[in-house]
Amino acid sequence: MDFADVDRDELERLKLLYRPLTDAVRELVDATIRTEVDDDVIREAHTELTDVTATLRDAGLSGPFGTKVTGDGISIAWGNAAVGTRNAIAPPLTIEVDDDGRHHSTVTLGAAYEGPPGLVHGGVCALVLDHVLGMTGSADGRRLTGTLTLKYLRGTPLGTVHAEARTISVDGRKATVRGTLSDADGVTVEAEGLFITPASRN
Ligand SMILES: CCCCCCCCCCCCCCCC(=O)SCCNC(=O)CCNC(=O)[C@H](O)C(C)(C)COP(=O)(O)OP(=O)(O)OC[C@H]1O[C@@H](n2cnc3c(N)ncnc32)[C@H](O)[C@@H]1OP(=O)(O)O
Repeated sequence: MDFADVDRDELERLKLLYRPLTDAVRELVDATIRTEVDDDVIREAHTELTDVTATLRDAGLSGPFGTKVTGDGISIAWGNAAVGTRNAIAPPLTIEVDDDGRHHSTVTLGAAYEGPPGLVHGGVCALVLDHVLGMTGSADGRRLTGTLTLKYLRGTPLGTVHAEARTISVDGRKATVRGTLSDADGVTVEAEGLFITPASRN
């Protein structure tokens, strides 16, 4: 598909088309982890899913989704691991921005994100914080993660978590951002990142 031909209405239509598919795959991942149905039902499901996957592969991109720009100049990254509309692995994060620049996101991390029993995988905590801090540090222009330091104060229980971040300082191409991941009882992970605009685009 040539996204240069996509206007706002068409973009909305496509989002409404793909979101339910992605949500269904997310549900499938959760069901695959937690199902206790009989062996023959597992085999039957496997066959049906293989058929569905083959159908979706009838036409497709030869590589990752990347970033596309629509005719209205909107950048979309539907394959992104944190926010991608078409990526069932993405939690997905929705990030809100306050007037004072604080970025924050509340998201539910279920069985698919488990590390230690009942707790969110440390790498998934890093994914969430990297993206929220990265967006914060990119508020005045695109920056990539140079260094991300995390302090895991205690395990983050699976369920609803809240991430938030603020830019501490900007020094030319470099932005220092701090943030936290929390559950209902308070902070579980502290994060600090240095986000850098590459000298050359990469
Ligand atoms: C209005 C507009 C809206 C825009 C809206 C955009 C929205 C967009 C949101 C994206 C939100 C995504 C959030 C997820 C973000 C990722 O997932 S990014 C993926 C993970 N990160 C990467 O792959 C980055 C890989 N590394 C690189 O690309 C490059 O090494 C870097 C980090 C960009 C640096 O590139 P460089 O330009 O070659 O840097 P260089 O000139 O050598 O050094 C510049 C300065 O930074 C320092 N530095 C260099 N590398 C590092 C490092 N790794 N650590 C610490 N310091 C470093 C240098 O010491 C130097 O310092 P000074 O001498 O100036 O004091």
